[in-house]
Amino acid sequence: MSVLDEILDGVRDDLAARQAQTPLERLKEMAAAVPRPQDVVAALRRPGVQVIAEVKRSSPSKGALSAIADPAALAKDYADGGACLISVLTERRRFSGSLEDLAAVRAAVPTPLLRKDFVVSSYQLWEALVHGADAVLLIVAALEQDALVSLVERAESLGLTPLVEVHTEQEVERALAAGATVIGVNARDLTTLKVDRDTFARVAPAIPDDRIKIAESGVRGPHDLLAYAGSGADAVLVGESLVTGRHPRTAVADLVTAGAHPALRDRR
Ligand SMILES: O=P(O)(O)OC[C@@H](O)[C@@H](O)c1c[nH]c2ccccc12
Repeated sequence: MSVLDEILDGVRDDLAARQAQTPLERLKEMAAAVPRPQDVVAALRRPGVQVIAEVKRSSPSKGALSAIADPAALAKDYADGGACLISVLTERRRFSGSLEDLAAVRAAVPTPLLRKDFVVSSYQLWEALVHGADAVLLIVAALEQDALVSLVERAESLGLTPLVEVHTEQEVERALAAGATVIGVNARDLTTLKVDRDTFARVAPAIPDDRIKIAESGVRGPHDLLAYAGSGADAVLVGESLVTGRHPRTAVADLVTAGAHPALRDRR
């Protein structure tokens, strides 16, 4: 069984437990009380290369990265540094995240938020909404095509922006067939956990220019952002280097400055 399959098994067990606690009808009532999600596509289309900063305590490849006792404080640093979107991992078993983290970050910053998890059911879209997300990750490798198509549609109908994650050109085809506008290319292969920073340059040419292209994983600093930008990235998604570094606000600000270089503006 691949790492991804193991993660998905745990995700389904945890999901079943939450569904037993909170029926979908109750979740829908709660969703009626939250404001409509923000326009994440507009935020990502701003000139220059945008920075998506991630709240990530641990990962299956590296184990514990950072305790992050106060995710809201970290998110404030990210927002002050100029992140255009903040990603909050909500998967519990391998990433030590939670929906409570998402809600705490929502209460702390006005920045649009991404629920980063392994979404396999529309129930999780309602949860994302209730806990303040504006966007949700949908991983092509984790979903059958009909499930992907229906989750993209359901997310959009709820006002959530789906960020559809791919790792190969074949997966780009599936993302496009599902109508994805925002496509993330993950440098990390979720079946082996290996990072290959050339993945974006290899896969991105298959993504039409009217889509938003996000380079995910492996960004250590401005030089990696610039390399991804050179291959056509509209945004980068950064976790590990921010949570393990000593100054997350300045680390984000340095990335934002690199992404705002005049040569990278108005490229679309
Ligand atoms: O920590 P990194 O190498 O900067 O990567 C961030 C992000 O891309 C990574 O956390 C990620 C990308 N896709 C995922 C899917 C599930 C969980 C995590 C991820």
